[in-house]
Amino acid sequence: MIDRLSPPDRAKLMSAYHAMQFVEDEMRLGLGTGSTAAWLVKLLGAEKHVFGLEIQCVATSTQTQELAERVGLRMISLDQAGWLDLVIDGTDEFDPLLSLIKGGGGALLQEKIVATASDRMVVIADPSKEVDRLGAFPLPVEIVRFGSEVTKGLIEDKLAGFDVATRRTHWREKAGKRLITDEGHYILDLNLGEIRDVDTIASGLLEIPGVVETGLFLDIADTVVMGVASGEARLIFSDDPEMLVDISDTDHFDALMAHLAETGELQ
Ligand SMILES: O=C[C@H](O)[C@H](O)[C@H](O)COP(=O)(O)O
Repeated sequence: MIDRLSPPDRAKLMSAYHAMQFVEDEMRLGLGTGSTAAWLVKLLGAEKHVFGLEIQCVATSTQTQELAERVGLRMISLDQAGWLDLVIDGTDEFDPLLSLIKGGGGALLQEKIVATASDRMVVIADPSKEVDRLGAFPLPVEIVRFGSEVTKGLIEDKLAGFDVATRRTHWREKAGKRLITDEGHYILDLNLGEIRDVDTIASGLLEIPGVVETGLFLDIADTVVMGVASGEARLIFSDDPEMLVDISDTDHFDALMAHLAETGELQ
């Protein structure tokens, strides 16, 4: 059934499927944003419908909220939840220390707020996201609209002092206009090529008043679940040896896939 999906999509689906082993009944769960997190949301909807999973979820974007409502998940706000047991989210890059670049979908601010209000963050990623050093993916920086050109100039001045491979910046756009995030801000993408000192860059950028947040997630994630198209996944822990897992219960997997196919969500 999943043969119709492209290999990258199968890998994302497998990442999300294997990450569901961390989800338990009665949990308050944060749902990430992006194409990998969308598979998780659909699978959780299927798990609820087919096997009666009972969880309360908090979305990290309007996009995720809409999808989660569509597949029938019980949604609450972060303030209603107060605190979360777990957040599962995608990433644009992760390094061997499980530092991340996130925000390729523009949701970095809400994602970081949710991840910070959670006991644990598990990242779901296809193999293209694994890097030795962060920075090939442009680093998203969320900035307030007031004085945005001045803030951009201050960021560029600051970049001159950073140990990076390149220093180009560009506004994130959508349909020819600057993208506005769910929180009403702009995103400036920083092409850094390779970041040699993530802590200095993260703290340096946050010193600029117009900068709201950066896409660097440092010391937040403790596990990465990296699925591959054939069905297995590598579980990479920040404090443990890695594990390789395969689908142990194919009936369970097939039942979820059948539900997604029936409801038109297997795409
Ligand atoms: O703002 C978006 C998020 O940080 C996403 O989790 C990230 O961009 C990864 O997205 P995808 O799973 O589509 O590659």
